[in-house]
Amino acid sequence: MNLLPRDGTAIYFGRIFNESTARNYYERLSSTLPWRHDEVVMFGKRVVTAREVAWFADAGIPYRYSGSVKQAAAWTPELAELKVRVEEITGLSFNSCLANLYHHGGEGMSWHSDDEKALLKHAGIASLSLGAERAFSFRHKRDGETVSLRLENGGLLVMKDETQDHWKHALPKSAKIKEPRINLTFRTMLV
Ligand SMILES: O=C(O)CCC(=O)C(=O)O
Ligand SMILES: [Fe+2]
Repeated sequence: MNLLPRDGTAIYFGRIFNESTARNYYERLSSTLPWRHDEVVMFGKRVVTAREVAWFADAGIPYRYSGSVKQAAAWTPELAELKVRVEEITGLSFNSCLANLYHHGGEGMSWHSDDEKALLKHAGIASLSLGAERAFSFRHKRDGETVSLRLENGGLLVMKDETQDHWKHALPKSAKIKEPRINLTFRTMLV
């Protein structure tokens, strides 16, 4: 069922893992991925984000993002396993993944579209959540209409078609949330 009323497709598959499996993946990813603080350019200034990230891609794909080329790491066993599971469930295929680690609810992601030139236009992006349950919102670029949902521990969301053209999305901050969360966004980069 499409969560968006028009101009795109967002499907929430609900939880694809039970509590203990999701927790186990969270633990393994948090201790094995090469996490580091991201650097973004905002108003011409370099800003180091509180959230930590790690990039993965098939061999030979350079990941350009926020004006710089980032070195992608090779898939770890857990990530490769999760990629296959997500591909089976969604019927999509991916060649890269951005992993985000939010240490608590004080960290989030502001309004943006995943419309980088290096991404295959209108391909699906699959977002798997592990750890703390968080709110997630879409906002229409023209009229500001908002659609919100909860991303559960083990929850899988897919955004596809013209979603990135017409909608922004955000992970709002929430001071009440003390637990960490890992989000994996599987993507298709142009090769
Ligand atoms: O953490 C999330 O659920 C959102 C991540 C996101 O939008 C992104 O990495 O582009
Ligand atoms: Fe995004």
